[in-house]
Amino acid sequence: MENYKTLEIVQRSPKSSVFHLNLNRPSLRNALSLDFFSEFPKALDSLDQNPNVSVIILSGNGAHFCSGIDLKVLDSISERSQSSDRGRTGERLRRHIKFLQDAITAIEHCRKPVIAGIHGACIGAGIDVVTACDIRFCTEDAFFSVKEVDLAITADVGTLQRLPSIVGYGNAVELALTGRRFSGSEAKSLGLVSTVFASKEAMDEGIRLVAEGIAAKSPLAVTGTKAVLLRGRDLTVDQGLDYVATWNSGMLLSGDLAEAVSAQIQKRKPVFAKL
Ligand SMILES: CC/C=C\C=C\CC(=O)SCCNC(=O)CCNC(=O)[C@H](O)C(C)(C)COP(=O)(O)OP(=O)(O)OC[C@H]1O[C@@H](n2cnc3c(N)ncnc32)[C@H](O)[C@@H]1OP(=O)(O)O
Repeated sequence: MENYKTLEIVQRSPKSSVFHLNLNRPSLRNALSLDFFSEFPKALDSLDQNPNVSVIILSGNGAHFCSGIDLKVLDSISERSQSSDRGRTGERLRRHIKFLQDAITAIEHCRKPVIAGIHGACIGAGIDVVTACDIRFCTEDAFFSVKEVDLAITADVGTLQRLPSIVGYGNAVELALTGRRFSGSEAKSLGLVSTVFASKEAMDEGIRLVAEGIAAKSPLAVTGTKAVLLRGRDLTVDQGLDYVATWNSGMLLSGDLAEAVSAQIQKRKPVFAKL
């Protein structure tokens, strides 16, 4: 397993195919540095390529999930794109923004489900990260803010594109224009998180049960479900149905279907090959 400056990868237990990917700059409240934006897609890709990994749990080490982008990144943004020509400066800045976006979109490109476990702060770029995750849980002490507007930024690495389909357009507009802080229980009522747990320990155990449950299912069906849902988000119903028909015309030929049916009839747990 590679070493990262901003992340930590931990296997849940020696026999488990559930892996933890932890934001690991606790002294800076897991602020997302440029190193993070380089390392995060690499870490996700290594987990995606590893056949022993079925499900990834994304959490933050220390007191908070994530305090957003490292303010030093924002400080350096204009000077790192400088060129004597304004057009070239703009083009460099555009490429830099795309680099930041790609790091977050890597969560959607990962074939395996990524579950976010949020405690404490989840601010700014932290929301960009969690809205790209497949499932979100939080603790009672969690709080959220689409903070960019307060730093004179139009959020540009995913929140404005993903949040509306999660919480509804009207709620997303209100949260993004006000930047106001909202609690874990409000996040639950908005549909941003599935469950609010009383403590970090309770959340860890709750996520473990969900993750191990998904890990026991056909990896082909799980990756197909993630891919078809994500693709379908941007398609009409007709186009989405067409996409899943094509997808399943390949995947239904897998032995996983026969194994799942026999296991159900024989009242035993199915056994599936790794992805
Ligand atoms: C192209 C642009 C792409 C993306 C843009 C994204 C925009 C955003 O992400 S906007 C959001 C920016 N973040 C913030 O405004 C949050 C700032 N932090 C806080 O509000 C608080 O730190 C907290 C998260 C609520 C935690 O509070 P607390 O537990 O009391 O810790 P602190 O004492 O405040 O912080 C400890 C230590 O961490 C440093 N720090 C915290 N957040 C950041 C950050 N985002 N960037 C850099 N450093 C951060 C803080 O300064 C402290 O440092 P010391 O050296 O110990 O003083």
